[in-house]
Amino acid sequence: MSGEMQASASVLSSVTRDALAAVLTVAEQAGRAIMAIYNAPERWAVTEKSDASPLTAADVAAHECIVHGLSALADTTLARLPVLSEESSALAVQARRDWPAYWLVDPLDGTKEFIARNGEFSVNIALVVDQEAVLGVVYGPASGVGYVAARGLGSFRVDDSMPSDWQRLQAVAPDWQFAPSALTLTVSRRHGLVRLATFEQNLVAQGWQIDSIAAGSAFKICAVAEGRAQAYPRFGPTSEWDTAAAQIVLEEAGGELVDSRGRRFCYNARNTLLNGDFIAVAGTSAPWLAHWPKP
Ligand SMILES: Nc1ncnc2c1ncn2[C@@H]1O[C@H](COP(=O)(O)O)[C@@H](OP(=O)(O)O)[C@H]1O
Ligand SMILES: [Mg+2]
Repeated sequence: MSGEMQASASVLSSVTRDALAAVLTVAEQAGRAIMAIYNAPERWAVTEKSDASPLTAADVAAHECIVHGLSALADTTLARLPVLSEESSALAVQARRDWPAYWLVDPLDGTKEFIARNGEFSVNIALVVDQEAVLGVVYGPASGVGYVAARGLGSFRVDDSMPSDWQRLQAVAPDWQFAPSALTLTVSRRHGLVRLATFEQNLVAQGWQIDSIAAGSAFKICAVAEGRAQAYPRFGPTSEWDTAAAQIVLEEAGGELVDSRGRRFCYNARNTLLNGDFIAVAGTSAPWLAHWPKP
C-alpha cells in the first residue's frame, strides 16, 4: 500500500459516529459565534470580497471557530488534517491538490440570507477523502437543527433541543412508473432562476404539478434527504464547499448529487473550486435529467 493510500485508510478508520458528533459540536460552536453577531447588527460591517459576494464579521468569526475546533478534535488523525475554508481559499486552493484528505468548510453558507435576516444560512463542514465527501455536517444556527452523515453510518437530523435523539433520514423518490402527479422542488431564492423556470415548464408539459420551496444555503439539499422535497435543481455556479457536506447527507439518505450529464460530484479533482450546474435528487437522477434545459 502506498503512503497516500495508508493515509486515506487511516482517516477513513477515524470516521465514526463519535467523530460525527464531535464535528457537529464544532458546527454548533461556530453557530453560537454567528448568532452573537446576527443578533447585534451594529457589528456586521458588511464588506465585498474579490468575487463581490458579501463578507460579514460572522463569516470570519465562524471560520476561526471551526479551524480551532477541528484542530482540537480528540481524534488526532482528524485534528491534524488541513482545512480548506471559503475564508481561507486563496491560500489553500493550490496546496489542496496534494491533500488526500482535508476538511472542506463553508463557515457561513447563505451570507445574503444572513444579511436579509431570514435565518436561512448554514455552517457546512465536510471531510473529503480521495475526492469524495465521506462525512458531512450542515448546521442551521438560527433553527438549531443539524443534518449529519458519514459514509456507511447513515444520515440524521439532530435538533439542539433533543441532542441525543438522532432521527434517521430517508429520501422519498417520485414514482416515475405511474401517471405524473405532484413534485416538490427546493430552489434558490436568487440564482439561476431563468433556466429553473424552463426546467419546471418541461416537467409541467409532461403533466407534473410542481410545488417549490425557496430557501438559502445547503438546506435545499438536506430537504431532499429529509423527504420534504424530491429534488433541488441548481443552475449557475456554486463552490465545492457549498455542496460537499450536504452531498453525503443526501447520499446516505438514498439520493444522488450529479452534474447535468449524470456524473456524481467529486472534490479536489479540477483546477477550480467552482461547481457547474447540478441536481440533487431522491432516488436516481436519470428521469430528472431527461427534462433538463439545453445550455
Ligand atoms: N457567481 C457565483 N460564483 C460562485 N458561487 C456562487 C455564485 N453565485 C452564488 N454562489 C454560491 O451560492 C451560494 C448561495 O446560494 P443560495 O442563494 O441558493 O443559497 C453562495 O454561498 P455563500 O453565501 O456562502 O457565498 C455562493 O457560494
Ligand atoms: Mg456558500
